[in-house]
Amino acid sequence: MAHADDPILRVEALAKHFGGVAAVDEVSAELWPGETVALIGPNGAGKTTFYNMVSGRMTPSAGRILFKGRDIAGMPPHRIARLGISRSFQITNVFGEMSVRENVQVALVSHRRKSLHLFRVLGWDRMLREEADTILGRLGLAEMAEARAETLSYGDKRLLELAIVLAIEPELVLLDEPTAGMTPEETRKVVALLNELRRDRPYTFFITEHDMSVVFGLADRVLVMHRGRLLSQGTPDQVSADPNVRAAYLGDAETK
Ligand SMILES: Nc1ncnc2c1ncn2[C@@H]1O[C@H](COP(=O)(O)OP(=O)(O)OP(=O)(O)O)[C@@H](O)[C@H]1O
Repeated sequence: MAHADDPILRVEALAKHFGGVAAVDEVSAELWPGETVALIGPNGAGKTTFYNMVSGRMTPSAGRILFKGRDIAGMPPHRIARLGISRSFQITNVFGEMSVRENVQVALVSHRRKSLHLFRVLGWDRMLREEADTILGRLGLAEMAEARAETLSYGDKRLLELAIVLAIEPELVLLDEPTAGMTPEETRKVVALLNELRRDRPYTFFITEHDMSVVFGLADRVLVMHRGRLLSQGTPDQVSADPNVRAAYLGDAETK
């Protein structure tokens, strides 16, 4: 596929060693603006390690991670977040005591320092409230705006986490197993919502996911890792038809 833009993320020969184990072994890959890419692979393939390096939780042993051309390898998570990469779902950043709306407002205030001047001119409260309610409305949480966050169901709490991520307006959104622990109904809702969000705005999503229905429902492209290496990449149909991918998953299942 030809791309007019530069990649939003380019990983070059990325590696992470734990003692003698190469958890990630010279992986090179690219993410293009506006696409949703799923990172999959059997247990122990290196997905979490790969992801942790992109979000700054782990420092690579070697290689580069270029976000919009700038090497972010080894930067602390808060700096990476400030540059425009936001990670959701594994780190819970919901304040239980506060209302659903307040949680989104806090995210708006803390991550939109640039527009605070505008908020001040037009009236803080009203602007923040309206923005927060718009985001909550997009995620189907409008009716729960006044509820204390801790009273939400598990699925709704995760939607609130997504609302917080959207308030931050990241250019690249990392979603750790966005549907883990959800009922099939909640899973369908999240997949539909994420697809709706992408129709409104060209978000770039980089997701890890074990649920193949979610991968097929969301991903434009799939990266398959196995034993620290990039085994295959392509559309969901292409990778699921790849004999190497089938063998990797089968081999993994047989050794259990
Ligand atoms: N902190 C660590 N210290 C030592 N070894 C580690 C550490 N983190 C991961 N590993 C090893 O690196 C390899 C890749 O692990 P990783 O958690 O990245 O895989 P994964 O694809 O996310 O697996 P899963 O799907 O089971 O979560 C595994 O062999 C694991 O045991």
